[in-house]
Order: sequence, then structure tokens, then C-alpha cells
Amino acid sequence: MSTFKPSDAAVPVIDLLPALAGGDAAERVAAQIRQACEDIGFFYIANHGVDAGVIREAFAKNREFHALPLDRKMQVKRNRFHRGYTPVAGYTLKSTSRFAPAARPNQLEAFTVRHELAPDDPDLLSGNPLQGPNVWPEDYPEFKPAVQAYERELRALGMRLVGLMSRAIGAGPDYLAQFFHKPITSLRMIHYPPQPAPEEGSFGISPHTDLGFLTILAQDSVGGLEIQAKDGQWLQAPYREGTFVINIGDALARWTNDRYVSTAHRVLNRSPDRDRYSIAYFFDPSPDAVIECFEAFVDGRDSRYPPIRYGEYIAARMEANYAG
Ligand SMILES: O=C(O)CCC(=O)C(=O)O
Ligand SMILES: [Fe+2]
Repeated sequence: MSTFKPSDAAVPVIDLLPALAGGDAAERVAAQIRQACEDIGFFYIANHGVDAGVIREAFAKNREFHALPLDRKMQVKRNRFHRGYTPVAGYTLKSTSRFAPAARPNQLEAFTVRHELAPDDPDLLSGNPLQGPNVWPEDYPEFKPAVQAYERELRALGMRLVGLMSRAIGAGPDYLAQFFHKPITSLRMIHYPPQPAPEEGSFGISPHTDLGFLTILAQDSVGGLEIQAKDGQWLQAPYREGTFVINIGDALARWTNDRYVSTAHRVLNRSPDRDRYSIAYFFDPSPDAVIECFEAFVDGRDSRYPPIRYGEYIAARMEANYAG
């Protein structure tokens, strides 16, 4: 049963339930996704099929993990493969496609888990900085299974969205799957302490665009996510029960020759006393996927971007964003 009415808000709510039937019903859902990707680059999904208990449990673990003493969290501090714990103010965004380096470090702490590869996987041995082992808190054994259960569900949802995105670009349901047989993923369990009186230029996360294909975000009811409309205005993307927020990243914008927009966003937890928790899942193509503007989006115009392998693209973008 769909519990969501069509929304006339700037960020639409798209009900995925009809897509399960496939065929024309799925095409109609894909058309809504296409519209949202062209207009604002953000949408909510409802009836997404992810078990509510798994989401609740992941949020409980997010809260518990960040409540551990700092020295315990620092035992799993981020390794050179961008996995593990980053403390509050642990990094400042350096460069994104659109913004000058941020004035102040992000007022968030996060624990990151990425896709795992078999020890003999050639991609693991390739030296790509995103391929490597995860780290887990050893003295907090309940954490790992809850995070992994959430990740499994989100990975399945990511693949469903790849099918719908494939229809949205007019290529039929299966076309994009070939680029996702070994998706590069990143799951970030984020905690934003309250900033009721932020210093000028201080954010939970500074304005940025995401780098990859799709981001699937679960947020709590504290709020504070803002997105930048095409006219430059910042709009709230409030919590909506039972939904995820989806946004497209720079790689999908590039793939569509910038027809789909990779929209800037930021977070500021203005609450006087409530901590904000969110879980962001970045679902991106395989390292060997060649990102070359889709025919249909070149459409007689010049393609703005040369083809690039996703693994190389993302490593270079990560380097530029987080260097220093
Ligand atoms: O926590 C949020 O609401 C957004 C996080 C985000 O934009 C990111 O991690 O890229
Ligand atoms: Fe983001």
C-alpha cells in the first residue's frame, strides 16, 4: 500500500512500489526519476523495500558507536583505504567541482565501511587507494553484523535503482547492470553534534556535490540537510518517515553530459540540544566501468567529457577532495 501522495514540493517523493510490477508501471516510475534528476537531482523514495528493523538497528549502532570514548574510536581510525573512523573536525573539504575550499572543518564524526574484495582479487592488488580492508571495533562485536546487514539491504536497493536508472536514461531495464558487477561502495555512519550558534562558515558538512553515481541517505528527524536549487537558493530536505533521500553524484551527471544535475548540498544541525545521525551509502560503478556520455544525451551536441574508467576517476577526485 502506498502511503505517499504525489508531492508538489521541490524534492519529489517517488513511490517505488509500482515498479515491482515491471513493464509500463516501472517505466512510469522511471519517468518520475528522470524528471527529478533533470530538475533538482534529488528525490525521496518511498516503499523502497528495505526492512525497517534493519534500518532501526543500524541507527541504534550508529548512536552507540559514536557514544564510545574517543580513544576507543581512535583505535579504528581511518586507514589509508578511506575506511574507519574520522573524528569531529577531522577533515576540511578541499576542492569540489563548484566550491572554493571550505573555510572550516566539517563538524561531524563518521565511521566508514566500504565494499570488500577477496584477498586475491586483481582489483585489490591493483594499488587503487579505494581497494583495501575495512576496520572494525574489536571490543564492540555487535556493531559489525548490524552494519553488514544494513549494507546488504542497501546494496540490493542500489541494484534496483540501477535498473530504474537504466530505464530512466531510456536504455531498458538491464543496460546499466554491466557497469555494476563490482560496485565501489561507501557506507558512512555519521554523527552531527548540535551547532545552535555556528561560527560563520561552519557546517556539519560544508557545501559539496557527491562524486559518484547515486547516494542513498537515511536521516533522522532532527533535520538540517539543505540542497541548492538551480536558482542558488538553499532548500530544506526534511526528514520524511519511511523514505530514503536519493541524490545523483558528479559521475552520473558526467555520464548524462550534465543533463542530470549533481546538486550541491550541506548539513547544519541547528538544534539546541539534539544530536543528528545519518547513514549515507554511496553506490558507484565497478572500477573498470568506462564512463562515456550516453549516446542519447550527446544528441548531436558535443560530449563535454572524454571517456574515463570509474576507478581512476574516483581515485583522482578523492585525492583532490581530501588531500592535505
Ligand atoms: O548526512 C547527510 O544528511 C548528508 C551527508 C552527505 O552529504 C555526504 O556524506 O556526502
Ligand atoms: Fe553529500
